[in-house]
Amino acid sequence: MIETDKLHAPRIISAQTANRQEDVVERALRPKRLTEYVGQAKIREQLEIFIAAARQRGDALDHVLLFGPPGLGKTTLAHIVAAEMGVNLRSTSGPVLERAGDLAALLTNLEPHDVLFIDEIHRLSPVVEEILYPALEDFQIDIMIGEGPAARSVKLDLPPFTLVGATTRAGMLTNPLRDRFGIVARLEFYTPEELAFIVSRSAHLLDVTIDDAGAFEIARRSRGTPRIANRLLRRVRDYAQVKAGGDITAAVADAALRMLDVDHLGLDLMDRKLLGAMLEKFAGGPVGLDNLAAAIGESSDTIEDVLEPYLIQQGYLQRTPRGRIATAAIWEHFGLARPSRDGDLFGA
Ligand SMILES: Nc1ncnc2c1ncn2[C@@H]1O[C@H](COP(=O)(O)OP(=O)(O)OP(=O)(O)O)[C@@H](O)[C@H]1O
Ligand SMILES: [Mg+2]
Repeated sequence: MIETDKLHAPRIISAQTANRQEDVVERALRPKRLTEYVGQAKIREQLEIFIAAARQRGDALDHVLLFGPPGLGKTTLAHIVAAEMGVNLRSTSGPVLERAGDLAALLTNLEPHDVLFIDEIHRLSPVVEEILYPALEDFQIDIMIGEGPAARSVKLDLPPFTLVGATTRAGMLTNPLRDRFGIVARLEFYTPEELAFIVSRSAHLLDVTIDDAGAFEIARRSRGTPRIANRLLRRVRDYAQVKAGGDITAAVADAALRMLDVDHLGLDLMDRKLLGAMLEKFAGGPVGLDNLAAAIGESSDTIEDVLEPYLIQQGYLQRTPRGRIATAAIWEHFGLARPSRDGDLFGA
């Protein structure tokens, strides 16, 4: 059986920020320049070139779309783009921009070459998106002044600017919006080595003593995600301080992570609940997303955005036209025998 009693505690391994306090810590740990940004080599190299070229020409950088699962460094990268361009960053998000006027106010206050960062850009309302198109293309907006019969449309020129859009779901962007980004970058999960580097760097900034093996232990249990690595580091630090004299070694990290119910694959209670339900209630699948969501009492969005991407990337779960399937590795991880399925084309 899969234990489910502690499932309503806040999820330590969630890739989303937990609260404002965590926001503050994150900001302190955030790399400020491209050279400090670990991993994502391809994106880094591309941005280096495009930024250098734009600067040489004295142009604004082309619009940038960043997409990938939560906690991989999209917001961080948006700030870095502005810093490398030597311009201001104005930050907002899709759901916050309710009316066309909200966006118009932001756009008309930009200075030349500024970065406008729109987080969760897939959640822009259609009226706001309409305003954005000509702004992105021609640096112009049409706004309505006045009401009723006296209303008239006025064209305003904008300074050249760079839109950096971030989303966890590129598939939900409308085509016309996606087409207006000159630079599209997909963030990948980090390797344990890259995360170990991030953990060591954060430990240094937090004034915590950690050896390489300790950093690696935290890294490989962080679901490929810097946000989770930094969070686990802070919890392991607490454990080390109270139980082990302060220094973090592999053994201390392992003991702390066990206490936090993060298993040796880096799976937590939520992951185990999802995978456990697949095995026990659906014989390993295929099972449709909605059925799975109902079985574990989570939204299908959470499964798709937060839980599933890492499990798929690690080969624990497969997405097929008939539904989700648990792979052999997961049957093994749970110590369960996989039912034999004769003639099963979808066996994993
Ligand atoms: N490449 C990196 N190198 C070092 N630290 C990183 C890197 N990427 C992210 N981080 C760390 O992880 C934290 C989370 O990153 P960030 O907030 O940029 O993620 P995000 O992709 O914007 O997440 P969300 O989808 O939830 O908005 C940052 O505070 C930073 O400390
Ligand atoms: Mg973000």
